[in-house]
Amino acid sequence: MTTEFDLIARLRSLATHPAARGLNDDAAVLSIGGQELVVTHDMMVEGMHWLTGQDMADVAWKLVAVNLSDLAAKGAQPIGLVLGQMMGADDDRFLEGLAEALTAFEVPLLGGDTVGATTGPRALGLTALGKATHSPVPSRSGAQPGDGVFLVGTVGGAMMGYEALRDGTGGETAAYLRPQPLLAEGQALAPFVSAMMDVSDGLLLDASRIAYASTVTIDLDPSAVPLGAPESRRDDALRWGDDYALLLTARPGAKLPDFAWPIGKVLPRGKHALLLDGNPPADGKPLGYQH
Ligand SMILES: Nc1ncnc2c1ncn2[C@@H]1O[C@H](COP(=O)(O)OP(=O)(O)O)[C@@H](O)[C@H]1O
Ligand SMILES: Cc1ncc(C[n+]2csc(CCOP(=O)(O)OP(=O)(O)O)c2C)c(N)n1
Ligand SMILES: [Mg+2]
Repeated sequence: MTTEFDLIARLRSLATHPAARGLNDDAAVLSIGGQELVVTHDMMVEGMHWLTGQDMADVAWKLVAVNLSDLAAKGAQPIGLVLGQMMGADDDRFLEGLAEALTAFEVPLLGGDTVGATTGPRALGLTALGKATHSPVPSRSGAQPGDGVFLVGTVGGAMMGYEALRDGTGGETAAYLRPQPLLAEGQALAPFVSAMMDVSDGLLLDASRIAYASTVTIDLDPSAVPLGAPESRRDDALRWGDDYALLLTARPGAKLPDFAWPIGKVLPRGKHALLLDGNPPADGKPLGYQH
């Protein structure tokens, strides 16, 4: 079967419009009437993105939050959502969670499409539209040797929440069930960054994506990464994903807000796109989550 990586590589030859940013970014950026429209779409599938039996109010919240996180990473202000919904037994709870998210993030639902569920897992899609607050809109491709690498937020919290839910331990689940898109932080950072993305698929994999898109090497200090998990789970927390922190690079001396935490440096592109304390990551262990 084709992997996500291979399929996106093949889609790239079809997505040649400059707004598609070579399918190397969190969102498309369309210039319209002197303004920039930021467009993203993320899907969630039962069993893959949420556990069967979970409260659908949390699923609706997360569907909104993960899409707004892509807007946050581009410093964009949300202007509307378009929902692709597959109906199911607990649509009332889905609507309640959706209403909560629309209120919390002050974003209007503009439309969508509804289909009847057949057998098999449910899938949900959401398109988020945003307005850039800073031009140029931060990309994944602007990191330069000499830049610092920074994280806003923590990693590992969603992994801990997922495990608590799966194992019924009663542990903290909010980071997994109700992630918070860092919209205000992304907008505050946009003028100062050389590259920015959200870390949905795991910090190490997403850092390597900035490295590839920018043709640089990123050298991370794993011990400096702020965790939402116990220290004993640090290595897993760097790879699991679903955390929706912001990963960014900035020129030396850039006046970053103090919530941006230094976790590494950008080097000229060497043999490896990603280094951990100067060494290539161990072979055979995935850097992050890939479909
Ligand atoms: N089925 C698809 N059709 C067109 N573009 C896609 C498809 N799947 C992914 N992409 C694009 O590939 C790039 C990487 O996607 P992805 O890794 O899902 O980004 P993100 O983690 O920000 O959601 C993005 O530019 C996205 O728009
Ligand atoms: C039930 C369940 N199993 C496993 C995971 C782990 N997981 C699934 S998708 C994902 C990464 C993010 O999903 P993706 O569809 O790649 O989002 P995108 O990068 O497109 O924003 C992770 C960590 C999960 N969140 N829930
Ligand atoms: Mg995506």
